[in-house]
Amino acid sequence: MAYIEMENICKEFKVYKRNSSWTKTLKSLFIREFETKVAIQNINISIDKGELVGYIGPNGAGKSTTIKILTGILTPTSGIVRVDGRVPHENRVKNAEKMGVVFGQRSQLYWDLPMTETFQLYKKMYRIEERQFKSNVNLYVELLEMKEFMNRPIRQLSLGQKMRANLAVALLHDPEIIYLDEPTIGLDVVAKSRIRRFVRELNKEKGTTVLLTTHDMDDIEQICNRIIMIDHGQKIFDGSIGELKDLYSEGYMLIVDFAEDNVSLNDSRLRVISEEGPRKTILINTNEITIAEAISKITTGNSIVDLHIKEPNIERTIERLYENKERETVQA
Ligand SMILES: Nc1ncnc2c1ncn2[C@@H]1O[C@H](COP(=O)(O)OP(=O)(O)OP(=O)(O)O)[C@@H](O)[C@H]1O
Repeated sequence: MAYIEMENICKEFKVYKRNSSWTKTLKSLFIREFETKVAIQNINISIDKGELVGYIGPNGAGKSTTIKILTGILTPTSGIVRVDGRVPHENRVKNAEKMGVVFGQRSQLYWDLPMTETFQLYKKMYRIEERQFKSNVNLYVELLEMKEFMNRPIRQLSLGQKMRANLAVALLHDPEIIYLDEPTIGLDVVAKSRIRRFVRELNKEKGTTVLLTTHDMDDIEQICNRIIMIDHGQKIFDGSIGELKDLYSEGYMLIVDFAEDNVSLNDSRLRVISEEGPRKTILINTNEITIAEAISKITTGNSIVDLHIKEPNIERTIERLYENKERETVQA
């Protein structure tokens, strides 16, 4: 049985109808009119224990709604949801014992307490045994390089240090799953990469299942093995990053520095998308021509000074997927 199972999950919200004219607004003070807002519809997701899954989509796509259903905060309007065999909204306490949550924009830490005391507080809250507590504090202080700021109150910590502290606290009780919402938002390059490395290490060491929502595609590429994508409340892709690139990328880019200007390639499969003196950027679709054949065509009869291959860019690939879906919806 999968660790997370969502079958045909829908969530609708009832919202007050806003009126354009003041007479209608006045009337609505006495008679309230509602309309239904569909946040997610017919979502089917199955995630095994230990998977590293990126859950992505544009603003308002339904990501937070899905996470709130999985954490038991929201009850779905229809459909079946189970996390580790339990219905989250019917077993909120048990569900909470098994999960950790980290929101990049919100903190679970107490402003005036240093981490030494914060850990003690969470130890009591989760009733963590002394041995497990000591071993986890030692592990996270080391992996997240927290030693230097353990005794300083939270309010004196940098954004990156606070994020590391939030992660350690969320993981103190050894949750089976961690929900990460924008865990690297606002962090510098070094801090981002430290967090990403840590999440992978955690998954490897403890087998923790990770469900990550983010708008940072580097988070996805460096942490996740699988991407689930939603748009307008519906699932539009579920697979590996490789599969996504194969299906939706424009192709590989070959950046070639020829020895001379005005080289002509005479092959429609080699699409020159930009030229700067003797440098040409050539787009190839690997369904039409292999990289090896493309290089052989380019180098035959031409002197080459340098050649780089650029892999399909994930952000552009995702943009194309959304564009395709938008077109399909308009045509339907
Ligand atoms: N409590 C609520 N009441 C009414 N509508 C809601 C409520 N919560 C979410 N929605 C609507 O449901 C849709 C999905 O929202 P959700 O917050 O799940 O999106 P999201 O993918 O997490 O977006 P973002 O990336 O901006 O955080 C949006 O149109 C939102 O306005």
